Amino acid sequence: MADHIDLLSLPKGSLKLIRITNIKGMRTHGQLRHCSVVHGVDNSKHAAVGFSNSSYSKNMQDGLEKEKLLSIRSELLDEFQVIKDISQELSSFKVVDILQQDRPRALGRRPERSESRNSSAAYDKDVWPAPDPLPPRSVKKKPSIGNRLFIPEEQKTLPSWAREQKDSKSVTKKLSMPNISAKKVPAKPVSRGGSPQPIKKPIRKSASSAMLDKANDEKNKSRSKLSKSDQEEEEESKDGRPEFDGTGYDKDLVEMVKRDILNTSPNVHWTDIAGLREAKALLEEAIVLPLWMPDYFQGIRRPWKGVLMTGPPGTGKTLLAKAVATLLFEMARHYAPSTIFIDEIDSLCSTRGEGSEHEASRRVKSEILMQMDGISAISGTNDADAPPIVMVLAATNFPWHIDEALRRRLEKRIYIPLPDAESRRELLKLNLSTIKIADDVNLDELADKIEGYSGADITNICRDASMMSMRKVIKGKTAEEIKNLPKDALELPLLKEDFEMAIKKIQSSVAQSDLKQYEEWMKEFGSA
Ligand SMILES: Nc1ncnc2c1ncn2[C@@H]1O[C@H](COP(=O)(O)OP(=O)(O)OP(=O)(O)O)[C@@H](O)[C@H]1O
Repeated sequence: MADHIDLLSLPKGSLKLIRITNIKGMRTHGQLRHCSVVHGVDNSKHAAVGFSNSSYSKNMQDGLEKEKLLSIRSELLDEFQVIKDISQELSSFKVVDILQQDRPRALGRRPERSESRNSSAAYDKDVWPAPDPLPPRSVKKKPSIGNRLFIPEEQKTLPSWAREQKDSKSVTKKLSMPNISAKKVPAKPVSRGGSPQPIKKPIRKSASSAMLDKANDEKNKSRSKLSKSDQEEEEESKDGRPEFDGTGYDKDLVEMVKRDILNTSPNVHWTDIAGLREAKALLEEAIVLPLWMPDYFQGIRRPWKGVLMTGPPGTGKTLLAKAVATLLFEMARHYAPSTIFIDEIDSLCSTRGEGSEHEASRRVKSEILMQMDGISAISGTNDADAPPIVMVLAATNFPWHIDEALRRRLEKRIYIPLPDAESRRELLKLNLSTIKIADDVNLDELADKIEGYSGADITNICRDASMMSMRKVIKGKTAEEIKNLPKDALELPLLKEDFEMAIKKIQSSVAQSDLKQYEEWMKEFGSA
């Protein structure tokens, strides 16, 4: 077995956001020793998550035995290759559908909500999009679709949220911010700092990078057994993204991590998020502006290494991360920042050295700390002021459980509060945008009544209230009668009493005492 596997090696442009969630879940996998996010040292940005299951091969002293094992492994690899080919052939049957799904984007426009809602894969901002299937080996590169994302030339310098803010109707209007729309896409790969970064000095490799290289060597050796044409075909099938050869690794674990890599835009826009104006502005400043104005964000203005969002559950932290991801997806691929979203970071980062801390989680945490610090070395400057290449965006409901070392690196700490009166009203409007509402419903009044409710609670109330009229209509009817009901019969306007009933049923999920705890933590550690 290799010491360290290049689990997901993603060249520049293919990775925008990795979401690692419930790291605790990984603890069940005995093989997990190490998890890292690594940037390529060849100036083509790579992000990789690696796992080590090295103890067996490392400890093997007998050379003959080792050789035997390697030869068995190589046979297995060959056999696996055959199986992989067959399965990829099979997966090609699905490709037509996927391309059709992406057609609006391929045509250079965002799918209309109604369009995606009506499609079989209905739009749901609560659901992370499914990962891209592996491209079939036999399908040639499709430059217009590229990474399932086509950005027309005029949009390359202008993310859609900026266009939406400027003029919600016209998507072609240019942003009036100086320096931004005029910015040329650099020909060379850029760091998060923006300017092309030739590697000038020998790179200090982390232990994980060295292990990664070793594993790649192993993989290359076994690959050399493939015929030249096979290899060429394999190169073509990459579609800009090296495929991961999962041979010999825990299948569930590989699948789990693959599932959380986001290769398509989550399609959540700032306008889908009610309120949280301050948080949106801070995230723009921390993540997006440094990419647009790299020359400005230098030295003391260098971008933050990490941003932590904290606040009660259901207040929109994950939604904000999705909006950031959507934004990054819509930017020119050349900028290709690697943003790692770590949800529930507290589950990974309880205070270091605690007796209860699991070895796997300790290593993951150490690697993250190291990567956040080691970035300047990778960019070749060894300068503490150098901008980070990997940006960590994290969220937690329990900021007080976060390790001090990590907290320090998550330099920007944003509080995501319960919605205020205006945001609650905005949330009601957003949730009920497609529902008929009776004249007696006063949204301001309603917004006052749901003070103390989180965004998720309010969404639940709207969901429940919107089904009240249907419940009344179907009451006492047989299944057959229900199925034959005309559509109009169900579309009765929502009444004030429907809301009142829903509010009575659904309690606020956040306790006042919890809010106090957040306030105190922000007073002590907040930085926004
Ligand atoms: N500000 C908001 N605007 C629009 N919808 C919101 C907002 N806040 C919460 N919601 C609704 O609540 C759901 C849950 O929000 P989200 O998952 O982003 O919260 P969270 O803070 O990450 O919660 P948790 O800490 O429990 O993971 C969203 O999918 C959305 O339906």
